[in-house]
Amino acid sequence: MQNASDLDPIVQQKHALRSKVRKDLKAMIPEQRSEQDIAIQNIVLEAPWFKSSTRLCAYISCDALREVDTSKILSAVLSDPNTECQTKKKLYVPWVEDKNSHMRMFNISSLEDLIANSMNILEPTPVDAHGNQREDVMQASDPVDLILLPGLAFDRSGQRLGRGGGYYDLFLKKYQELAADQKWKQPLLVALAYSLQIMVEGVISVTSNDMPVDALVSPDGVIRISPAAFERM
Ligand SMILES: Nc1nc2c(c(=O)[nH]1)N(C=O)[C@@H](CNc1ccc(C(=O)N[C@@H](CCC(=O)O)C(=O)O)cc1)CN2
Ligand SMILES: Nc1ncnc2c1ncn2[C@@H]1O[C@H](COP(=O)(O)OP(=O)(O)OP(=O)(O)O)[C@@H](O)[C@H]1O
Repeated sequence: MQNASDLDPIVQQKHALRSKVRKDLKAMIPEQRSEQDIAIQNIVLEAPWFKSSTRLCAYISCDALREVDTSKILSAVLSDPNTECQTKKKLYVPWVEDKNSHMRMFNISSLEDLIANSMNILEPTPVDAHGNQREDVMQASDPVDLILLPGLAFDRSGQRLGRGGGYYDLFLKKYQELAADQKWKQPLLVALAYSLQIMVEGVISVTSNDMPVDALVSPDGVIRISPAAFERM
């Protein structure tokens, strides 16, 4: 039996681009990849928009998926504010709820709050070591100002191709609705990308569910895209 989506040209184009990018990522020389990981993270760590961020969502990079490394960023965010000269930031990280695109973002205060899930991605347990429920960003009384996103491919108009779960698309839609209801400033959506993940415009097919990003950080620097990015970055 053929699924209706198997016939959808957009679904097929996304599938083909994902395969191509996965192959290109696998072919990357490890030294070149780690050089880019360091460059991207240093750009983020030194950026005024990152330094001034007080609450953020970030992904826990998965080496097997060849995602841009976030470990330096996460360590800096979670480090003791007394030893690092930066303000303490509140961090929320993804937790996959089900296979129907539902993802939550839970607050963590240490990398020890993480365990590997069935996809071998580190994620928080919904309940902490003391038996307390972790704070869900959708229930928090204050907004996040920054979301660092993963993805397989991006273009200079902000289109993003994820891994096909629809997790970020659905989460971002719900979070933007919450922020609008609460009259909060929308968070800056910043994706981290290796150079080979930045495509020419038109290559990434999109549907109305796909949420564009405000900016990209690649080893060559920050690519500001939206008016919000030009105002705030
Ligand atoms: N680090 C990280 N955490 C994340 C995401 C992510 O992309 N990166 N997600 C963002 O959505 C959610 C999890 N979604 C995921 C979707 C697919 C795969 C995955 O392993 N995909 C394989 C192909 C699997 C298949 O085709 O059956 C792959 O991409 O190689 C992993 C996570 C939430 N947490
Ligand atoms: N806003 C939404 N509401 C409900 N389902 C959605 C929404 N956005 C995406 N989906 C579901 O997710 C599926 C995959 O979407 P898509 O290929 O755009 O994912 P993706 O952007 O690659 O993944 P991700 O957002 O996790 O990085 C869609 O076919 C759809 O079923």
